[in-house]
Amino acid sequence: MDKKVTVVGAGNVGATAAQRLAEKALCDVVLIDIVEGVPQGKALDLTQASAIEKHDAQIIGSNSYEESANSDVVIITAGIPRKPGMSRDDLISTNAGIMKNVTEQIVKYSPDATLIIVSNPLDAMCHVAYEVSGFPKNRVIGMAGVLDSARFRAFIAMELNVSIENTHAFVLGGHGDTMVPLPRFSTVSGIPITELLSQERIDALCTRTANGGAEIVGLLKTGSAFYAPASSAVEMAKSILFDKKQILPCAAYLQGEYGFQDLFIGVPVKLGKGGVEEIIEIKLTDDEMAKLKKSAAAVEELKGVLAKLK
Ligand SMILES: NC(=O)C1=CN([C@@H]2O[C@H](COP(=O)(O)OP(=O)(O)OC[C@H]3O[C@@H](n4cnc5c(N)ncnc54)[C@H](O)[C@@H]3O)[C@@H](O)[C@H]2O)C=CC1
Ligand SMILES: O=C([O-])CC(=O)C(=O)O
Repeated sequence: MDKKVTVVGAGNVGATAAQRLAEKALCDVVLIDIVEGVPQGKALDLTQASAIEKHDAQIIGSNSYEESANSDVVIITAGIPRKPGMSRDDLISTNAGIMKNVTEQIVKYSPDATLIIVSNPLDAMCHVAYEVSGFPKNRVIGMAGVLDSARFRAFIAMELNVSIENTHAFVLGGHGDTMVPLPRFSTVSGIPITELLSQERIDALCTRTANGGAEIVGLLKTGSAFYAPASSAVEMAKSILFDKKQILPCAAYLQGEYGFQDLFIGVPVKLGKGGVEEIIEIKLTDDEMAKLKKSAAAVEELKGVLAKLK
C-alpha cells in the first residue's frame, strides 16, 4: 500500500486500531510494543485474518523502531490504563516517561509523520510529545473529542430511539472530568438536541458522556475502553492519510485561539494531509466559555505536574 501507519503500544487500543486500519485497507501497519513477542504475534494473527477479511495491508510487529521508518501517521497508545477508582491524571508520571521514550524513537525514524496521541492523561501527553518531538504544532494531535463525541452520539441515539447515523455531537475541552459537551452543536439530522430533549435529560446525557470512560472502567475492572477509542484514532488517521479535511474535535495546540496560550485542549479542527490545517473558532456562550476555561485550568494544572517531573 502507498500509506504507512505505525501504532505504538500493542495492547487493547493499539491492537484494535491496527486491526481497523488493516481491515479498512487504509494503509500498511507497523505495530510496536516493548513486550517481546506480543506485537509480532498480533501482527501475524492479523495477517492470517486478512485471508478471510480480504485486504492486502501488510502488518508487521516489532520491538524496535526501524520498521516504522517513514510512517505517514504514528498513533501512540503506549502506556498504562487506569483501574477502577483511579483518574486519568493518576497515570501522568508513568505515562510521561513512556511518551518521552516512544516519541524520541519515532522522530528518529519518521521525522515527517503526524502524531496522533492516545495515551492518558491525554492533553498532558500531547504536551510531552510536542516538546520531545520538536514537531510543528499542526503535526501533534490528541485523540479525545472524537471519542467523547461518539459517546454523546450513542447516548443521544439511545435516548431518542433514532439511528446513530443521524446524530452529530461536539464535545470540547480537556479529556477529563471537566470535558465540555456542547448540546447547542449536537444534532439529530441537523436538529439541535435542545429542540428535542428537556434540559434535565440533556444534562443527564452530558454527565454520562463526561463519565463515559469511567463507566467502562467500572464495568471492565481490569482496564479501560478500547473499541471506540481505536475507532476514533483510526477516523482521525483516515482524514489525514486521505486528506479528507474532516472537521473533528481534537486536542490541538492553541496559541491564542479561544483565548488560550500554549495549551493542548479539545477544539474543532480541520484534519487533512497537513495534520491540523485549521482550528475552527466557534462563538461560545458565556456559560460554555466558563466551562471551557475550567477545563483548560485542569490541563494547565497537569502542565505544572509535568514541569515538576522533569
Ligand atoms: N485518549 C483517549 O481517549 C483514550 C486513552 N486511552 C489510554 O491509552 C493507553 C493505552 O490503553 P490500552 O491499550 O487499553 O492499554 P494496554 O495496557 O492494553 O496497552 C498498552 C500497551 O503499551 C505498551 N507499552 C508500555 N510501555 C511501552 C513503551 N515504552 N513502548 C512501547 N509500548 C509500551 C504495553 O506493553 C501495552 O501492550 C492508556 O494510557 C489509556 O489510558 C485509552 C482509551 C481512550
Ligand atoms: O477512561 C479511561 O481511562 C480511558 C479513556 O480515556 C476513555 O475511555 O475515555
